[in-house]
Amino acid sequence: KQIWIEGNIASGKTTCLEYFSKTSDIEVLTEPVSKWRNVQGCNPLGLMYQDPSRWGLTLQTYVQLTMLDRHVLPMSTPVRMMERSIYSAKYIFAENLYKSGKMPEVDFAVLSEWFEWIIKNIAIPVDLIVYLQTSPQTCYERLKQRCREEEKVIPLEYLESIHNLYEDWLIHHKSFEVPAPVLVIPADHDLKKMLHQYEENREKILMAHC
Ligand SMILES: Nc1ncnc2c1ncn2[C@@H]1O[C@H](COP(=O)(O)OP(=O)(O)O)[C@@H](O)[C@H]1O
Ligand SMILES: Nc1ccn([C@H]2C[C@H](O)[C@@H](COP(=O)(O)O)O2)c(=O)n1
Repeated sequence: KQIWIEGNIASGKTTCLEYFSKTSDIEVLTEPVSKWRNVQGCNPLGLMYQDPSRWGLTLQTYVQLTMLDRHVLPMSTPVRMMERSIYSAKYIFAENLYKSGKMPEVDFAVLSEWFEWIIKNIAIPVDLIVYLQTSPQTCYERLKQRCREEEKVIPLEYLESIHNLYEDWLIHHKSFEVPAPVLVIPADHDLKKMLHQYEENREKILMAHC
């Protein structure tokens, strides 16, 4: 079973995965953010936030590669939980850069052709998408608390745009293909309540049907 954990920036995806990583026979793959912050001594994540028009394609090309690398890793356990996917990289983050006028049309066209080629030619299995549904305000507060250097420039409006794209994709089914059933978990709650909800949904998640 392959399960993707999707949600806005700082919605609690890593915290959720940490919780499930304590269960035996589950492999947890977090997003390769450390690579996005340091590829051969360069920091495409930081560059993208400083100048999205110049560096958006650079970051998103690298995100696409590193997510694909995760997707094609052979499974070592019966269940794999993975933070985000090559799909949300394209449908949410690249889309947001393009729609907000920060990614030039030619960059978006090249990235899109790569993406289409990948999903047509390489199997990317998924059984369930778990969507941690938060308000942008909650993410904004958690983002500030986490205090990642590159993200200090993120305004609330950015999180609102990402939120709207997620909602259109996974809740309203208004934008792009959804490649698996979606389990929505309200995620504005404190940690104790979140862990309780994860426990309540454990079977649904690990059996990967909802
Ligand atoms: N339910 C929660 N209530 C309050 N803070 C939380 C909660 N879940 C996570 N956090 C904190 O919010 C920040 C972002 O969480 P994280 O799991 O890293 O999010 P993501 O992986 O989605 O970006 C971290 O500092 C984390 O400790
Ligand atoms: N395709 C992507 C994926 C992620 N990001 C950014 C957003 C955050 O600043 C960071 C990590 O995300 P988190 O795990 O904290 O939700 O990477 C991006 O720009 N493009």
